Amino acid sequence: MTQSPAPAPAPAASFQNIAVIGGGAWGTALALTAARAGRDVTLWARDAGLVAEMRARRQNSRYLPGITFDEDLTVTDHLADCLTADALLLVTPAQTTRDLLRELGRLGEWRGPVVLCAKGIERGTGQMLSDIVREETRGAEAAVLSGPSFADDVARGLPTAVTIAAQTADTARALCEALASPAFRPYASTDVTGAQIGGALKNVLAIACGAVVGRKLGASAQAALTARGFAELTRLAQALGARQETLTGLSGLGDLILTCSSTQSRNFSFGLELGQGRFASDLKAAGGKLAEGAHTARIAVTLGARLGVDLPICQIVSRMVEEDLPIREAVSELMTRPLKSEMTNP
Ligand SMILES: NC(=O)C1=CN([C@@H]2O[C@H](COP(=O)(O)OP(=O)(O)OC[C@H]3O[C@@H](n4cnc5c(N)ncnc54)[C@H](O)[C@@H]3O)[C@@H](O)[C@H]2O)C=CC1
Ligand SMILES: O=C(CO)COP(=O)(O)O
Repeated sequence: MTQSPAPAPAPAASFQNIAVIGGGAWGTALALTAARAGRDVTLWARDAGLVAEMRARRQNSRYLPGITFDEDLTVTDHLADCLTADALLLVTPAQTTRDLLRELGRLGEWRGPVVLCAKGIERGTGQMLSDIVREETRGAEAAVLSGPSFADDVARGLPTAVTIAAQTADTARALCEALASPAFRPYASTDVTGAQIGGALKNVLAIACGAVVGRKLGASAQAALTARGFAELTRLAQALGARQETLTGLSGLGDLILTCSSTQSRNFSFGLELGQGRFASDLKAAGGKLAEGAHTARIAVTLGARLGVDLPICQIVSRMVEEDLPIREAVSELMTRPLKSEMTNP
């Protein structure tokens, strides 16, 4: 009797153990998502008090108030505990990416995929977070999870679809299979650049849309800004090598629409306050919730200038955020720019 070859293991089997770095809103929501998909999940948070609360009360009341964990998570404040996982989800603010990967490298060697879940560009260098993975690990594969997905919705188990892009199609597919559940539907992609730039830029554009709403400029202005913002996002992403279908997909247009239209977005809400006449320096001094677009605006403009890409909305947001440009002047400057073709990059 001839023996039939053993079936290839299901791809998801290689990602049974998932480590999530970051005990904020999104990290906790993604940890719950992975657990709902049947994975064994270790969630790392740097704050021992928060870790103790999550263990004892099955809640993260600081970042996800009112939500009780419906799945078991192993919660730790020892980063080294993450090193035994098969795949790592990195879910702290974008600007912390390099430091955390370095810290992980000091604790041991990481060779599995690093799934980047933050949305931003490194300020000092203009590098994408996937470039940082290349520099700070010994050959770990960079992947990106991005799309229209508020942590609160995902944690509550509301239906969500995202893009998971990885350098190889096999890894992207295996990660999708590892994280998918009835309420969480990931789509696989190999456009790591496109998935990252969409997420980073939509945060900046959401600040602009929030400002328009805060200033009560009307629904027409909000739609115009979203569409012209999408043109900016597309120009910069394509100059960096992104694919068009990624930009019109979940991690591009999908996330832009969500974030540019909802007060549930922290970036939109930050912009709303600017539109109501508050200044960014005051908002920053007051602390408050993370608005990644405020960190990304200036570096996006610098990157655009380097690549010869015109980013007028990002420029205005950058000046509002970095130089306290008043909303009245911001609107006037945008509307009185020289007329141009709708299609071209001047
Ligand atoms: N909240 C959301 O709905 C979504 C957030 N994201 C992205 O995920 C990233 C994280 O966002 P959230 O979890 O929402 O933010 P958050 O403000 O809720 O939590 C951030 C977490 O990172 C930790 N943290 C900050 N600096 C750190 C450092 N240097 N080392 C270690 N931990 C540090 C904080 O203590 C906190 O636990 C952002 O880039 C955001 O754009 C993406 C999709 C959805
Ligand atoms: O990225 C998000 C939704 O996809 C979350 O947006 P905010 O960071 O603006 O809240």
